Amino acid sequence: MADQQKVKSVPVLPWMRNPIDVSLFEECTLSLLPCLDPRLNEALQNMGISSLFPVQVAVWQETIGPGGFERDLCVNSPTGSGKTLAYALPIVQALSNRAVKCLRALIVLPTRDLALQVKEVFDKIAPAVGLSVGLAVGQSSIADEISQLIKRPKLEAGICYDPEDFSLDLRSSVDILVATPGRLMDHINSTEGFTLEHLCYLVVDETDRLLREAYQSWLPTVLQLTRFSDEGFFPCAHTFRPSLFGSLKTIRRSGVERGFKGKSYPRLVKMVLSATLTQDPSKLAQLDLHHPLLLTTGKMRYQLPGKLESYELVCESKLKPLYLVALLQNLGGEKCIVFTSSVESTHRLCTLLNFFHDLPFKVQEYSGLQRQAVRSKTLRRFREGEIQVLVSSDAMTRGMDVEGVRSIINYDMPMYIKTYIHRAGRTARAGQTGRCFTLLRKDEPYVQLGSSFAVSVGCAANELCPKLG
Ligand SMILES: Nc1ncnc2c1ncn2[C@@H]1O[C@H](COP(=O)(O)OP(=O)(O)OP(=O)(O)O)[C@@H](O)[C@H]1O
Repeated sequence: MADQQKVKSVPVLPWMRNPIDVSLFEECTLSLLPCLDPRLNEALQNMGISSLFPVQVAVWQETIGPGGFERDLCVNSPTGSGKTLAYALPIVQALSNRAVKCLRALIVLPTRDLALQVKEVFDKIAPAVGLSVGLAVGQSSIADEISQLIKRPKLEAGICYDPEDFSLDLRSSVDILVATPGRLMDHINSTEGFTLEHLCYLVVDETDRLLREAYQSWLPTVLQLTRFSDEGFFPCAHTFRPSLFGSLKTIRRSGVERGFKGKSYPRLVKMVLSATLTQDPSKLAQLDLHHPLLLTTGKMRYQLPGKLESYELVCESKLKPLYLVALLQNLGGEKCIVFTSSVESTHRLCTLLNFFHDLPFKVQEYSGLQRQAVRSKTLRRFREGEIQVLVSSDAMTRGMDVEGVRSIINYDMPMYIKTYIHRAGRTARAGQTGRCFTLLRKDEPYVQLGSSFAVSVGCAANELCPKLG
């Protein structure tokens, strides 16, 4: 495992050598945030937000503030530090004065549950300034999704319409779209009236995960469809019906200074984010970033949340289930996620735990083996507190934000540092405290931290599991 944990030595791109250090930023109360639209201020207050977190202030400065969206942003900031609002707020503010409705911001996430979570954040702020948010994740049938995303003209009975004219009148019902790559590609390939030609903002959240998997070449396709050719046309426009707003080619931000390599075409602003952002030049090259700016937290490559405590529990392999039960009992029924190494062991462990009839908490599994509808229902029940212990494969590892999760248990040691960071990051979010326990066999080494990562103290098993100690 030590070999797998070795941090690959890749040459760091020159622009990554002088990042903006987010940890030098202070929280900023909304009343002091320059240029914040009062309607958004009110929407944020309604969400219980009275100040912005450091990463949100740093991104605001580079977008709405003096930075003015001049550079593409790469944000590497710990789990739970508020990256979603860091991009959602500037995008909504920037679009708040738009005159014509068309699809201008696209947010891509790797999973449906994550996309739903991010849409909820946009739903809380975008309507305040008259913007609509759509979802393309395959939660409903494609026909339902199309009817949410594309507005069709009302046809009058008795009049014969030319199909060509009819398709010219299709327009977007949404300003902002939150999507998973698969469904996005379905709409790109086959939804009449769906166009990316007015796109101003592209967000690739959980970038390292999305770049790892090609998903039908969604990224090159999106970049291709949003790029002007020298002739001023979109290269693939012939494959799509022209839209009503086909003539409004200047909707996107334009200006010579925003062009690239001397060209003056309007530029698509990109924001890419992760708690474990890749430094791999070949991966980053896929994003075709414009004059990128790195925002990162502190000197370490990866950082755990400040108030996370990490513990290792060493026990004999055959006693692991008993240690787990004792630990869960000690946690007193508070919300907790138990991570295992595979979908099969998730199922086995959950079944085993449910054999203990007198446990004072409810246990359910959440894994990629289950149907999406089952997973979403389990997640809702976990959020609402009907289930206290979620046994999960790595389907729950990234991005999921569930209030009240105070403990994470690695029943199986994660193979990679990145996995450890994302799993542990399901707790200690938004400045809260949290604990991450890792069960280890006697001969099993703890995650190799290397110099890229910091973790707090461990403690002996019998301190946490006195019943077994
Ligand atoms: N300014 C704020 N004030 C209070 N709470 C906030 C603020 N910004 C975000 N939050 C809350 O912080 C939590 C974490 O935010 P978010 O999910 O955006 O983190 P993240 O950095 O994207 O984490 P991950 O890397 O795990 O995806 C959420 O519950 C969110 O509602």
